[in-house]
Amino acid sequence: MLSTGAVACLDAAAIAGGILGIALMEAAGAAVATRAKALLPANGAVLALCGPGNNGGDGFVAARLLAAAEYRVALVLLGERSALNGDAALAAQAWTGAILSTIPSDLTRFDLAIDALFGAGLSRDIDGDARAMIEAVAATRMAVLAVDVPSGVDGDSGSVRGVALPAVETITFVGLKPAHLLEPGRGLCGRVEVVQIGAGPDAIAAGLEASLPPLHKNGPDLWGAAFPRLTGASHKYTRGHAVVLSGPATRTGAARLAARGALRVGAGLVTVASPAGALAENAAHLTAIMLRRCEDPDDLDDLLADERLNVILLGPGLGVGEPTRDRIGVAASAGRSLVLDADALTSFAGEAKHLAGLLADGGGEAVLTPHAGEFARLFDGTSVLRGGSKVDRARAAAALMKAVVVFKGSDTVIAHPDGRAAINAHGSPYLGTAGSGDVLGGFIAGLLAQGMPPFEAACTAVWLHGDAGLRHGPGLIAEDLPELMPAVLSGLAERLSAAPPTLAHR
Ligand SMILES: NC(=O)C1=CN([C@@H]2O[C@H](COP(=O)(O)OP(=O)(O)OC[C@H]3O[C@@H](n4cnc5c(N)ncnc54)[C@H](OP(=O)(O)O)[C@@H]3O)[C@@H](O)[C@H]2O)[C@H](O)CC1
Ligand SMILES: [K+]
Repeated sequence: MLSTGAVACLDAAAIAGGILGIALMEAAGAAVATRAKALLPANGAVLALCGPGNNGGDGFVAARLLAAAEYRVALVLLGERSALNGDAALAAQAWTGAILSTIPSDLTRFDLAIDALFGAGLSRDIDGDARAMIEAVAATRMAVLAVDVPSGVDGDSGSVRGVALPAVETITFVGLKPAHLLEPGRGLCGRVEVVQIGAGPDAIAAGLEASLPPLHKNGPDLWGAAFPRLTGASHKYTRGHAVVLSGPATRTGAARLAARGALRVGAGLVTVASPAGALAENAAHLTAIMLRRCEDPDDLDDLLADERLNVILLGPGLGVGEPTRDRIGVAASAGRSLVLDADALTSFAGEAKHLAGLLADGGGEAVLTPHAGEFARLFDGTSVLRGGSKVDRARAAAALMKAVVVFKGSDTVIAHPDGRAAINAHGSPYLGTAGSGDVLGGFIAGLLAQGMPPFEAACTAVWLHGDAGLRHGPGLIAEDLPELMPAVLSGLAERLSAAPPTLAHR
């Protein structure tokens, strides 16, 4: 994915490579006109809103092409024509129709608005004339086609700068920007289409270079190469052994959901480690999953004497406080891969650095899976909460913890301490249900158990979880998620065999 700052680098590299800036703008405007035609009735009426920069230039090109194709086009320019520069001035020169300085009073006659007010260059909150224009169009039933990003949406963070114009569709160029996947931007974009505008591979490489550290859209292209594959020599011990710590009696369901998730995603063995008082309750519900008594940190230490137990998941239903902290201390010092969720994170509220110290001392790899509330509690008092986009905060959290952080939500961000990150858009609102996060933790543990590196395991688990949500739809409860894995994993296997993945894909 590209940052907005990288767009200028990409353009400069394309121009240095012999492609004229106006050629890129013509291609961008042509793509917008093509989509507009698909949204318009024959002879339909279009309102083109053009801003003072190159986003506006794209709007001039689209308006010209639509007028030439016999659509009725009214064009409004924000600011003075004489203030246009460079390619935008050239695009305006080629437009021979009228240029309005305010939007027409009767907006009901338009079928579509082309929103070319601001794109990658939005640099401050929108007010004054621009705000009035956006509010007037938003108040109508007119469909809006956004150029690059809906005006008012910050391309890097997805946040709204004052006001934004919701679109039914957004056409963007060369690559996705973070705002196409991060909320609230994603919800304002409508359907997003990425079009190529003739920037060559060197220019695209320059754009990606300027966007470092890499930010990916989560999907099999990112982690398919690391996805565990069974061979004839595979057996249950080669597929790893995950341990899930159970809460006390009457609070054991979360651990079993996670354990079931770990087993269904392919871990060879899964053990629920349960307090004595909850053994009967757990035993009544477990069959393929093993059960061990684990009353206190010493019992956990004994359990972990078996080196084959390679992943430990702590948090779901475990309770907030000292006993959970002690167990995390033992688990961390055992040097195994850890997944910390829910109560494990809240037990270190405001003490993220202390938890980071425990993880560092143990030397194992860890994945932390906070939702927004847990994130705010855990990182209270640290610089991690000091603004920036969701991606910035997830990266800062991962760097502080020296662990992979899965910052959950409808736009889950997965971040590695080295800065690489992914945004997940493969999911469903039906996943917002009790116990869903516990299953996700189990999926991560199950993939770690099979030897996937933590960043890839976390990205994969988030995608599989999302895929299950998409497949099931209404009526989904957390118990359904592990049971959907056979279909989800078969679908993934088909995709992976159809298109051999590469980790280098961005
Ligand atoms: N390779 C590509 O992807 C290409 C993209 N193209 C299009 O170009 C825009 C980016 O163009 P740019 O000129 O950099 O920026 P914008 O047009 O988005 O906006 C800059 C102008 O807007 C003014 N501005 C910024 N914020 C506000 C605000 N809140 N209120 C009022 N005015 C604002 C800004 O004024 P300054 O005073 O800050 O200078 C600029 O005048 C990209 O999005 C694509 O659509 C190319 O056409 C092809 C290649
Ligand atoms: K726009």
